[in-house]
Amino acid sequence: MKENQELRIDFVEGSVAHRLRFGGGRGQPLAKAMGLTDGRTPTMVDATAGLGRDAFLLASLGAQVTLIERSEKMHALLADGLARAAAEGGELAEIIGRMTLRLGDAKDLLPQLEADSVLVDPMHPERKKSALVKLELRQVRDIVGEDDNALELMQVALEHARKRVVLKWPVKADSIPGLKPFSHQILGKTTRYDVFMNG
Ligand SMILES: C[S@@+](CC[C@H](N)C(=O)[O-])C[C@H]1O[C@@H](n2cnc3c(N)ncnc32)[C@H](O)[C@@H]1O
Repeated sequence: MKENQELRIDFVEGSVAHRLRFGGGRGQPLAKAMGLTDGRTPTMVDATAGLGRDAFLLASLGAQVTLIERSEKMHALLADGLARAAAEGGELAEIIGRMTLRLGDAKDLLPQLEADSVLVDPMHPERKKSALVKLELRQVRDIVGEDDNALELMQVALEHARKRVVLKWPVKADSIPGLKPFSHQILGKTTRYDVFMNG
């Protein structure tokens, strides 16, 4: 993708589609963190939809996922990407059929939604080697800016998730100050999933 090219969300080709074909099933870290097992398919909210990649992965594994995005521009890009993918028909349309996109602040919408598992993936603290940050992530940052609400959003999620909240966060970053300790953690190479069990 060229530097000046507009950000476009594509579930039909590229890395997301590749992950659909060759991904690691319910054993991969995000799926495990969200509570997907061979016998169990929790309902989910992705409170920070962004490019929709995590939500798409979870829906491709059979979960019903409500995606919440507060940036109007990101929401419009997502709606466009979802519509194009749905038009392909077949398996892709089935996956998109399990995804429901909502525009708004998750802090306001979560109390109206019932879900077993809630995913929170805020914009992460800027890494020092910013030249290495992928172009796509920089483009998202240009659109949505920094997230200033991670603690508050986590607290609303913790109040309303039926079973668990998962915070996706860089392996090396400090925890969010003021947040209660997680129940367990699933570590990837660069990303970690802090899992907070409710009840
Ligand atoms: C790091 S991106 C998420 C990437 C996403 N997990 C993916 O797989 O593409 C964070 C997104 O969350 C959105 N966001 C942050 N706080 C939010 C909130 N309180 N409610 C809804 N969306 C929020 C931002 O606008 C941004 O698009």
